[in-house]
Order: sequence, then structure tokens, then C-alpha cells
Amino acid sequence: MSAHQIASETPAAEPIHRVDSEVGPLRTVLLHRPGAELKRLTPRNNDQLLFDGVPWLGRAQLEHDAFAEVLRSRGVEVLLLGEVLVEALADPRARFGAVHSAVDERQLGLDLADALRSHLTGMKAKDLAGVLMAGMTFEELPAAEGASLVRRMHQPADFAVNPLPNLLFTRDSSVWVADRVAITSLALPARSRETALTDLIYAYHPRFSRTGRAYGAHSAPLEGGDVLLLSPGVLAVGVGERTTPAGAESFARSAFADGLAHTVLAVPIEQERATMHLDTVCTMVDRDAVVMYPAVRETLSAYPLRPDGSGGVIVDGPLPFLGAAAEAMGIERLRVIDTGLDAVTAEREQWDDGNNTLAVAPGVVVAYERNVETNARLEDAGVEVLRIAGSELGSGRGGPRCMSCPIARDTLG
Ligand SMILES: NC(=[NH2+])NCCC[C@H](N)C(=O)O
Repeated sequence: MSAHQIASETPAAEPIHRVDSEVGPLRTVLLHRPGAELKRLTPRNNDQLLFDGVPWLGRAQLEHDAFAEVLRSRGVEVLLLGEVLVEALADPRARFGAVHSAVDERQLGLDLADALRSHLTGMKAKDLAGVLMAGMTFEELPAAEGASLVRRMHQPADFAVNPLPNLLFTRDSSVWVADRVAITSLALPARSRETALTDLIYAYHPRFSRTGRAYGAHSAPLEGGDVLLLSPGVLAVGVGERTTPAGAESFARSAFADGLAHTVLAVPIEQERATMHLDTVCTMVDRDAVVMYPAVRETLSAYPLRPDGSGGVIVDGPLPFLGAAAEAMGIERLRVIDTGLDAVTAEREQWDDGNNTLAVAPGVVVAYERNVETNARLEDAGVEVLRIAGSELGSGRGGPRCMSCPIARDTLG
């Protein structure tokens, strides 16, 4: 671009990226439209890849398109991970990092790793993004001159680059707190490479060039599904199957150091598949209201963490979660809407992500239509429910909140 062009163009307004609540009107969100990575799932690998079945990709895409459309119809700008990834890969540094993150020498041996790195380096950004997301099998490797032992001994359908079917759940691999983004540290091998992609998107996509980081290069496990922005300055962090006590503690320490929070509530949750993140049992639906699984309502507790003013962290509690949350938020009480009906229905609807709602504004949430009773209760409580289909999307055990990473929300007045 010439100097003349630069001078004559009116600079585009910088997009605002900032999230300090769960319910402020949603402006920009990062989703991932599922793609070929879902086609890698088989009955033999789905457990390890954290899916409860083998989804039908075409239908999952239709369901996802409808989800994105509901958000757009409410004025939300939808960014798709696959697209911003391709755009970020225009930067050679992003390509270098991407190739290195995808090629695992321990899995491939030196020869094959070298050959694959040079093959991937020569690919167009779009094709490289395809491999980064959907992985690559041994039979898809480029024809080698001399076949390595690794190559000869692997089955054609084995993965040379592992696929990332859980990219669908953009909530977990990055999280915004105020005007900063934290690249998380995913606990399970099936997902750990996802953050290499979010990291390079935020580092090299021009849109995010001014974005500051939170949580630095910490490696203690922390997943976005465990992080709830209860109100500006007040975070809840679930500690269970994914986020560890060390993850919650170092996240709190770094949020305090950056002035992003004054209180972090560390909330123990059952170490079970059904409750892999805090947002599977509790999400906010209004400034002062949550939808919550009744089985945990009375037992959920919290360790309030606060800065001691000299770089340390003061640990309080454990206290009952609801009271501790209301106190930290400076409200009288947090209203609770139960996951629907009797204990069995509640258990079914919790499993089907009835608690996993995404607020697009205070009192307006996106929810899976199948959770009939929970949605009815939300409406009885005055919450507007935007229903979406999720029969295929839900087979990965994630709902509207898991499938979205808010990048901009209006600040609540
Ligand atoms: N924020 C969430 N609840 N995410 C759900 C993630 C589901 C995904 N299959 C996993 O097991 O990791």
C-alpha cells in the first residue's frame, strides 16, 4: 500500500472488544461452524475425542447455521473460527507457529515430522487451516520418496495430525475478561492443541493486533467453560474435571495483578462427565439470576479469593455459593431458576445442556429447544428463550454457552 493510499483512506473505527459480564447485550461472538473434523469421529475413537456419539455433519451444520442466524437476528456480529484462522494464517509467523503446533515429532519420528512440516508450509492458508482443524490421516500424507518405518507401520486411517472435533466449543479455548483475552490451558489431550489455534488468531489476526493478554503463559489447566463473569470484577471459576485448583489460583492471581477482578470465587464441582464445567450446572440468564441444576443448588460452595494488596491471594471460605456470589456482586440475592421439573427430568435436561444457556441481553437467552421443562421455567420467570435445535450439536455435550466465546458485550448500565 502506498503512502498516498494510507493518507486518503479514512481509518475504519477500531472494533471494541470487551466483556465484563455474562449478560450485557452481546455484540461480537466467536463461533466455530463444525466441519470435516466431525467426520473423523468413529465408535472407536468418540470417547477419547469427548463425543457421546457419531454426529451427522450435514445436520450439525444446519443446526449451527440456525444458531448463528438467531444471534445475527439479535444484532450480534458472528465471527467464525475457521474464517478468522485462514485470515490469521496470511501472516508468515502464524503459519510457522501453526505448522509447528500440528506436527508432533514424538508421534511421527524425525523424518516424517520434517517431511510433513515442509509439506504443510507449502500449503495455501485455507488448506493448512483445514488440516489444523480436521487433522490428517496417514493415508492423506503426501506420497513420500522413501517410506519411513513410522509410515509403514501405521494403519492408513491412523492420525498423523489429530483432529479437533471439540473446536465447536469455542467457549473453552479462550476467554475474555474486560478488554483482555486469556488463552486457556485445556486439560485433556484431545483438546490441548485447540489453544495453539486461538493463540495464533489473537496474535496475528489484524483485528486483534491491539489485544492485551490475560493469564500469560500459565500452564495450569483452566477451561473457559469454568469461568463465569458474574459481574464486573467478580469471577466464578469452577474447579473439577478440567480446571484444577492450581489453574483457578493462578488465573485469580493474574486477574488481580492486571486489575481485572477484585473477587474470584473458586467453586468445586463434581469430577464427572455430566458436570465437566461449571457452565453445565449454572449459567446467568439475567443480571441477578441464574439457571441452576437443583441437585447442586444447596451444596455448591465457593472459596472467595481476594488480592492482599502485595501480590498475594487471600483465601476465604468455603461458603455457600449463592450467598458468596451475591455478596461479591453487591446484590441482595441471586435469583435461581431450577432446571426443569422433577429430579429425573432435571437430570435429563442437565445432561442435555438445559443449564447451558447463552445470554444475548439481560433476560434473553439462547437455549436448546429439547429442554422443554427448563425453558418453560425460564419463561415463567420472565426470561425470553430463543430456542435452537441441537440434536446433532449436543452429541458433543455442549450447549449454546459452550459453543460461543463472547468477544464484545455492552457494559451494563
Ligand atoms: N463449556 C463447556 N461446557 N464445554 C463443553 C465441552 C464439551 C466437549 N466435548 C468436552 O468434553 O470438552
